[in-house]
Amino acid sequence: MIEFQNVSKIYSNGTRALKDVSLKVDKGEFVFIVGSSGAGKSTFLKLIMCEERPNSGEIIVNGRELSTLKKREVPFIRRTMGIVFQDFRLIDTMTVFENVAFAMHIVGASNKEIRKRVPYILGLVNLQNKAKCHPAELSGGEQQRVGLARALVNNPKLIIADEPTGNIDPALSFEIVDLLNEINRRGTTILMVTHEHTLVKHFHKRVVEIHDGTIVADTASQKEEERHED
Ligand SMILES: Nc1ncnc2c1ncn2[C@@H]1O[C@H](COP(=O)(O)OP(=O)(O)OP(=O)(O)O)[C@@H](O)[C@H]1O
Repeated sequence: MIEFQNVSKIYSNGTRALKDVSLKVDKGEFVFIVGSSGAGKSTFLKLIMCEERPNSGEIIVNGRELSTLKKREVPFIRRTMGIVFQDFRLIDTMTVFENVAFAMHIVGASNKEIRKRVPYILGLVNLQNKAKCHPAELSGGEQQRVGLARALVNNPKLIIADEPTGNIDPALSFEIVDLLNEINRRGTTILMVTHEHTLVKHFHKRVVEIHDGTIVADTASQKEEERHED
């Protein structure tokens, strides 16, 4: 699903954000990306989303080598991804329904499809009763569930979440990751950056730790080594 082969990213000011990173994420995995501030976690996600380009190395997403993508192809590959932001990024003037519907409008869905799909997705994140509310009338956890609904509505193969629980109550963080877990069980690959160790401990997923631009730990390769030792 995602493969990094010796990827390095140096920003124009000379900051080496990723150094020779190689990593493979299979379809259907749920991966927590952890590491201290400035480690390179967001850069890693931005490269997958084609928001940034690597200086060297190859990145393959859904079988496509990203460096071979033409500019006009980028929106199409992005549509295979659902993106969840730390700060929700909902449109304040739109209702919950309209926020989610908007993501479908952008990809050219018909009104009929929208009327059918949005209530279904709002039900999935347990917000069917809030469809007519505006974001300001919702709690942080509810707003993030709208963010999740919006990321899900076009049926992405991959969800990319950069600290999705960073702006909500720790108790509600579990609720959001529970939902991501449920989405993952239905087959969607999840990459989630987090600083919350309690979440990482609780959910027993693959954990990739980035430090100073390199991967310093990956529970998947630890498991692999353990298998070889057995
Ligand atoms: N657009 C940019 N231009 C220059 N340097 C950047 C840019 N974006 C990030 N960096 C630098 O690249 C390094 C990695 O940043 P990145 O945002 O990937 O880290 P992070 O692990 O996501 O950090 P945080 O947990 O604080 O969000 C940092 O030193 C950062 O200052």
